[in-house]
Amino acid sequence: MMNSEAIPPPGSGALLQLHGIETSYGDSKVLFGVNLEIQAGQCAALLGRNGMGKSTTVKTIMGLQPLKKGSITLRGADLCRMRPHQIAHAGIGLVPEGRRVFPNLSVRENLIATAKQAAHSGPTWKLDDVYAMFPRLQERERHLGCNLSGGEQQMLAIGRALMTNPELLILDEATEGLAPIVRKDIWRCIALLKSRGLALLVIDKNLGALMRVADTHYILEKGVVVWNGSSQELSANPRPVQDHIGM
Ligand SMILES: Nc1ncnc2c1ncn2[C@@H]1O[C@H](COP(=O)(O)OP(=O)(O)OP(=O)(O)O)[C@@H](O)[C@H]1O
Repeated sequence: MMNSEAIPPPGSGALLQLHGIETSYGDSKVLFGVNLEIQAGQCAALLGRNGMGKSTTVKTIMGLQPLKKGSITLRGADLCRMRPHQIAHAGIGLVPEGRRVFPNLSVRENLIATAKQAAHSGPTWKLDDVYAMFPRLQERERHLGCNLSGGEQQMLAIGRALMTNPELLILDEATEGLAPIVRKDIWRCIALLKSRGLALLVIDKNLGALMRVADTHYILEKGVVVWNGSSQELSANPRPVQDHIGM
C-alpha cells in the first residue's frame, strides 16, 4: 500500500499526476490536497461516499472548476492554465455524470461533433470503431439524442468521448441508473478499452466490477485521499473500504 504522502513529485513519469490539488466552490473548500497518479494504459478507480469530492476532482482535472493550489500534469505537461477544450485536446476524454449528450443532434451528429485527431501514437477511434463497439448506436444512427434510452445515451456519451481520441478516459458514474444488462455491457466496454491500451479513471459504486478492471484504487474522504493501493491489496484486506466507504 502507498499512502498519499508517498506520491512522487510532479514530472515523475506518470501519464496523469495530481499533486496536492485544492479546489473550492466560493468560500467552501472541497479538495484539501489530493494526490493521485495514473500510469499509461492503467485503470484507476476513485472511490468514496457521496459528497467526498470525486466529481470535483474530475471537474478540476478537466479545467471545469478552477484549481486553487497544487499541480496537474499530463505526460509532464502542465494542465493548470489550460481551458477545458485545450485539456480535451491534450488527450483527456470525459464521460460526465449524467451523460449530457446533445439532445437535438442525431447519434451520428453527436459523434462527429467531437471527432478529432489523436495527439498520441496509440490506437485511434473513428465512427466505424465506435459503431463496432456499440452496434446499437449504428442502428439508432439517425435518432436524436433526446429520443434514446438511458443505456443508449450512455453508450453515446462514451462513444463521443472516444471520438476525441483520448489517451486517458474519465468515466464519472457511467453505470448509474442503468438496467443490469446494460451495466454489464458498459463494464464489458470498459474492460475492452483497457485491453486496447487506453488509460482510465473510473468513478462507480460497483466495487466488485471495479476490482476486476482497476489496477489501483484511491479512496477519497472529505477531499483527501485517505488510502490508495492495488486491487490485490484491497481484496487481501478490505478494511479501508469498510472504514471509509462503509461497504
Ligand atoms: N456546484 C457546487 N457548488 C457548491 N458546492 C458544490 C458544488 N458541487 C459540489 N459541491 C459540494 O462539494 C462537495 C463534493 O461534491 P462532489 O460532487 O465532488 O462529491 P462526490 O464525491 O462526487 O459525490 P457524489 O457521488 O454525490 O457525486 C459536496 O459537499 C457538494 O455538496
